[in-house]
Amino acid sequence: MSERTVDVAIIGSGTAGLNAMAQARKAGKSFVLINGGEPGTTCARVGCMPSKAMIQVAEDYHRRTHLGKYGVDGHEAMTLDIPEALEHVQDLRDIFVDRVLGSSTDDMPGDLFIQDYARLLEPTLIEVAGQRIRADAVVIATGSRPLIPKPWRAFGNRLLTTDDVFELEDLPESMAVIGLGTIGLELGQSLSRLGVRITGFDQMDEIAGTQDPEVGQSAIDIIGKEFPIHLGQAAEITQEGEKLRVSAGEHSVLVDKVLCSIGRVPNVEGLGLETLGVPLGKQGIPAFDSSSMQVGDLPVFLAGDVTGERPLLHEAGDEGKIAGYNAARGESARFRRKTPLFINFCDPNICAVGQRWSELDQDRIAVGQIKLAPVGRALIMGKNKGVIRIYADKVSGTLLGGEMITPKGENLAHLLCWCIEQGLTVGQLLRMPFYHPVIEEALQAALYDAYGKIEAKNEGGLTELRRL
Ligand SMILES: Cc1cc2nc3c(=O)[nH]c(=O)nc-3n(C[C@H](O)[C@H](O)[C@H](O)COP(=O)(O)OP(=O)(O)OC[C@H]3O[C@@H](n4cnc5c(N)ncnc54)[C@H](O)[C@@H]3O)c2cc1C
Ligand SMILES: NC(=O)c1ccc[n+]([C@@H]2O[C@H](COP(=O)([O-])OP(=O)(O)OC[C@H]3O[C@@H](n4cnc5c(N)ncnc54)[C@H](O)[C@@H]3O)[C@@H](O)[C@H]2O)c1
Repeated sequence: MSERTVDVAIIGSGTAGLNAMAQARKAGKSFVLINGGEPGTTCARVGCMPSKAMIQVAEDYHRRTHLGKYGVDGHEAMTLDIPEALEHVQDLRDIFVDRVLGSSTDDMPGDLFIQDYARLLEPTLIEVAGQRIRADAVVIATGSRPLIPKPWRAFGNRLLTTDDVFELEDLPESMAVIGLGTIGLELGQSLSRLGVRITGFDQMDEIAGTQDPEVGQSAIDIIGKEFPIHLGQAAEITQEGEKLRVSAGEHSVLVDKVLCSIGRVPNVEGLGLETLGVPLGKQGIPAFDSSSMQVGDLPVFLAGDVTGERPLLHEAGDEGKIAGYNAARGESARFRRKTPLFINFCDPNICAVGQRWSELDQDRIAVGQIKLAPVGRALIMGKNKGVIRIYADKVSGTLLGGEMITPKGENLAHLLCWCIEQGLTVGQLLRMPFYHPVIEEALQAALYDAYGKIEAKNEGGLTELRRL
């Protein structure tokens, strides 16, 4: 078997792997990029982009239910051509995949971009496509895939995951969504708005991974009005003729198909991580430093969803950069990770920023809250539902985090996150301009609420204005 040497070998051409490759290129190092499975990234093919495209179609169609409130005629007669809607989602998906491929691997020669599954024989010796590659450093960025319990595989194409839902040419009449985390909620709500009779199940008492009790309850109340959700018990599936019965405790529903959205598992089978000679954790992942992405003191780096730690696109990008930087330079440089930011694009958006509720010392924080009901702009939009909760240090007023279910949460969460990154206090934020009438006024109201509970006060007489 032929063997060649490179400076850096990158396994996985998803977002993390492509970012790592860019670092190797920038450092002028020789490299090889290896990808098993479909190229084009999880994000563009079966993740962020097709799901957001589906959400957009579903939201636009759902908007018709508001139109009667101000006299738009004919909205009740509006119908949706489902195959056309799904084709539109697929067309957008194809555009995003083509863009990724066009700007990354399309023109790469076969010796630089190898399309096959790689296996480690030693920490820096890889076997792939009938050849061996010796690398000075290796980046493992093999991503993750939907978790499907083994017995559920027997249900064949009646059990869907995000790997197949964007391939559908038509939608079934009824579906159960098992797992109301990020995927279950984003897609469950969209499918419901597209006309599928959805029933949701989650074994937890919360949905969308909320931790703040006020936000969690609000999310259950709001989403539970759109489709039935059953919480607190693991769901089970049995076959009944052509249909599937999904049961959890006393709740049971007969459906055409099931969307299985109970989490994702790292792609490590057959990768040979045992050859690293370090202990492997419960999902087969070795311990690594999340600031350098290095595994022990080996020239081996992890990046992206395969770590199981921050399974989000922007984090995969950052991790790919860190891993690629270190792999290309033979360094173990540690980089500060960014303030956590999480956005579930369901409607209203559910977001979490900075420190989570369970991480906070409840005796040392002030919580500012605003319910969306009276917020002017939200009322005008017909979307005045939800609650924003922000957390700050009770003494200094330094912003620590927040959780929210709110319209335009994707924007508000970014603002809050950027302020936390800057180390700003509630008082400093109240000295920022707030336009009227905007949804940011809801954030302002939550800040005022927190400010009243914080010891540190702005100097100069007026809370909002700095004295000259
Ligand atoms: C439905 C859905 C919606 C999402 N929405 C969002 C969102 O809105 N915002 C957000 O931030 N994140 C979102 N995510 C998460 C985001 O898509 C991921 O965090 C990100 O794509 C992970 O990138 P990655 O590079 O780690 O993995 P991937 O893009 O999966 O790349 C890994 C690659 O490695 C390959 N591979 C696996 N094993 C091997 C092997 N042995 N040898 C060689 N190659 C191998 C795989 O085939 C794959 O091509 C979503 C995910 C899903 C599933
Ligand atoms: N907007 C976004 O950023 C976005 C969107 C989609 C996916 N993602 C990423 O994809 C990852 C995977 O998403 P996901 O929704 O599959 O996982 P998740 O971890 O967010 O949610 C899985 C849910 O399934 C539940 N569950 C597990 N087993 C169950 C059972 N037998 N019965 C009932 N409920 C069960 C869990 O309690 C949990 O709430 C997420 O971690 C996220 O990072 C991100």
